[in-house]
Amino acid sequence: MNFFKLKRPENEEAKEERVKGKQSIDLGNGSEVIYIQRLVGFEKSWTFFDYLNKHIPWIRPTIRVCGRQCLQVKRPRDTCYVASPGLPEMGYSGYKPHAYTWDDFPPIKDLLDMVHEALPGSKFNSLLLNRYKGGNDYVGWHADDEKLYGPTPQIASVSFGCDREFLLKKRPMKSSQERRLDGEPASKRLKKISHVDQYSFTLKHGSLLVMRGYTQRDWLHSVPKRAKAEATRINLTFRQVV
Ligand SMILES: O=C(O)CCC(=O)C(=O)O
Ligand SMILES: [Fe+2]
Repeated sequence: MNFFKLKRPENEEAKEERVKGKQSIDLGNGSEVIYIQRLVGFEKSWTFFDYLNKHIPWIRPTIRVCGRQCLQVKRPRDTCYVASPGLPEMGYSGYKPHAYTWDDFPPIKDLLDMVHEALPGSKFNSLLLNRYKGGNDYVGWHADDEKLYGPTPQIASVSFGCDREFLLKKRPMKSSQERRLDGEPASKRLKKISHVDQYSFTLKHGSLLVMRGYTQRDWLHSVPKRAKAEATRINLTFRQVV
């Protein structure tokens, strides 16, 4: 492992090459996604992948899922949580992960610097890591709309390893919102309804996907099972607890 490689200053040409393929997608009504195909160069991305795969204390906890009855089920991927000191505890489905510190994994601090540089003004203070060991590992439809991230969270997601598909779909409208639209002229109503309501991205090795604005309020996202994805993918989602 050669981490001083990560510290080598980058020239302007290399930086331009790195942020090549920046796309910004306006989802409408104040929601936006940005996709940078190459935040981290190819070789450096493998160095990160190997480090994370080996050194992160991955766990696959069981969580409580309640339908007609409550069941203990294994999460369909490995995870780990990192947070700055003093943040409120994070929990989901009755599971509270241990919060590691940034100092536990120094290379992640380098990655955080790169993300901050790509997103001027951002100040992430927590991180959820996911490891998908093959195409059967997945994350189902959800939104990261926990109150602790505030009403318009920016979430920056870096991927390493196997390409996987990332889907976004518009949340079903609440009946109160529908009633509001009912009161509007037909032309305006049509414009809102005809807006594209599903997007698919292939998240590449070394890429950065950012969700911002009202994306967590109005949209759901998922990384579905894929029979053909045999290799491991590691994903890091940087967040700001406010
Ligand atoms: O793996 C991904 O790209 C998404 C992960 C995710 O949505 C999450 O951790 O909340
Ligand atoms: Fe998510």
